[in-house]
Amino acid sequence: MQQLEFKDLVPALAPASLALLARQNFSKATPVQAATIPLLSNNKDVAVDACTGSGKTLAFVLPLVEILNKLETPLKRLQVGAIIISPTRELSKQINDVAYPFLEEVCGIVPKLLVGGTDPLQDVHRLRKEGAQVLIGTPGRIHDIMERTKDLELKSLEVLILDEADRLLSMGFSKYVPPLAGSLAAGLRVVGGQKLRAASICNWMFASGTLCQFALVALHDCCLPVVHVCGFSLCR
Ligand SMILES: Nc1ncnc2c1ncn2[C@@H]1O[C@H](COP(=O)(O)OP(=O)(O)OP(=O)(O)O)[C@@H](O)[C@H]1O
Repeated sequence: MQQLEFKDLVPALAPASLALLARQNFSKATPVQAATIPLLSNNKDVAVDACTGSGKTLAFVLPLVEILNKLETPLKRLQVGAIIISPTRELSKQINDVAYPFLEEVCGIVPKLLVGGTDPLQDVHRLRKEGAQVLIGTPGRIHDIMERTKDLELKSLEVLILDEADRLLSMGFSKYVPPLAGSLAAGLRVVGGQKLRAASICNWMFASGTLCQFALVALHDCCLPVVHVCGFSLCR
């Protein structure tokens, strides 16, 4: 199967993103990236079901950067534009490492990594001092910081990524999502997952009133993307 080059994706990625991809020696999008980036960049709600190593991280990081970069009004210091939640500290750190250069270079935003194992008060201090436009972390710490930092503004939230959503759910994470999803502005909402149990996730999303319809990108053999367009948009 012919692979799409990043420069040929529609809508086009920011020149600064393309330059950074080239410096990292990434020229062609993986199948999950080719299928997912255009949907997310067009503000569709998407569930991704693809195997490990298929390139899901850039599949959500690149459109997230596009959306924040195209905001008409830049985010203020304590306005949260995007949250990426993943089940473990290690995964959150890996996502932060991938997202950091794109966010910094394209949007001038330094993401904040929020994970357990450190003093939460230091995180609160850091966010107030340095800003909190993009949060990347584990569910418990992000929830804790939200509780402690009532001056964080969530009404400008454009993007919510739930990485490995099935694991998040099995960890009892579901109670944290509806308040966050309820804060989303008129922008993008995403459910990402590794072995996403689409039916169980979606049943829960429907039951919690969070998800109405979505696009499901399924790559079971990491090679042939199947995009099931189940409809779009969360209940809002
Ligand atoms: N377009 C690309 N071209 C070449 N390599 C890529 C591309 N996109 C991602 N990679 C590399 O592929 C590897 C796997 O990517 P990534 O970690 O995003 O996969 P994943 O689907 O999120 O896997 P996991 O579920 O294990 O986290 C990484 O080393 C990443 O740098």
